[in-house]
Amino acid sequence: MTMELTPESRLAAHCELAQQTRDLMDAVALTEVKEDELLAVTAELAALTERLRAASRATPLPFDISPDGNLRHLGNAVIGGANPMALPLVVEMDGLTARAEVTFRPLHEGPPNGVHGGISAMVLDHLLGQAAAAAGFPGMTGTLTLRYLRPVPYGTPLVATAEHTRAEGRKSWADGRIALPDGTPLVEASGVFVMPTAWLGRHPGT
Ligand SMILES: CCCCCCCC/C=C\CCCCCCCC(=O)SCCNC(=O)CCNC(=O)[C@H](O)C(C)(C)COP(=O)(O)OP(=O)(O)OC[C@H]1O[C@@H](n2cnc3c(N)ncnc32)[C@H](O)[C@@H]1OP(=O)(O)O
Repeated sequence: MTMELTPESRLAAHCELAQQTRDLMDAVALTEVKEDELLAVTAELAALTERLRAASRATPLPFDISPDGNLRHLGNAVIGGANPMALPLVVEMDGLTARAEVTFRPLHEGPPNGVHGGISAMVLDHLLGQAAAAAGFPGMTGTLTLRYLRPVPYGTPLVATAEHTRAEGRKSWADGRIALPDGTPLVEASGVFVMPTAWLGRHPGT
């Protein structure tokens, strides 16, 4: 795991840029402006893209320790505040349950008016993995099994939860779900996480 010391003010500015980019992506997905305006905005964006490429890294921001002492991963595709692809999901531990409130956006559309199944899977993959890690059994996803019970709406606050269920050697298991606030499950997931041999001895408890 690579650790870097980057000033917090720069990281905050990077996160603001990512949030502005999310707003841009939402606007792109929904815009109805005329063709000449589409072309004009595209040209401006191309210029902005070049400005950002003037100094760039080979990989997104790595794991580091935030000022409050927690492990964070600002470059992560699900939780990373500096990654415009990320929702970003804010995961909290409630005892041994990983919990995140999530409101998907039209940008996440798969079926008409519904969230893409792969997006739900991505969120659950992360949450199950974080539950396993919080229980002391971090690993790479080996197998992820999903059951899509009901269409997942966007624009509606939902709750995603996961808990570690058992471990055996380098393998650990976790279950999770995305549900309506009243508990009605929409998607359920089970996962097997395998700690790669390269991680052995590099994480507390291994
Ligand atoms: C430096 C330390 C840093 C630690 C930081 C931790 C902080 C945590 C904080 C926050 C949590 C974040 C949470 C993130 C969540 C998202 C995670 C992802 O999206 S991960 C990306 C998608 N997954 C992959 O890309 C895997 C690719 N596959 C592999 O790398 C390997 O195949 C791997 C590691 C899964 C297994 O490789 P092998 O060589 O270690 O496996 P073998 O030795 O053959 O098997 C070991 C045991 O595991 C079972 N196993 C192997 N593969 C399996 C599979 N695919 N499914 C189920 N079981 C499997 C085998 O049957 C075996 O079991 P038997 O010991 O015999 O009982």
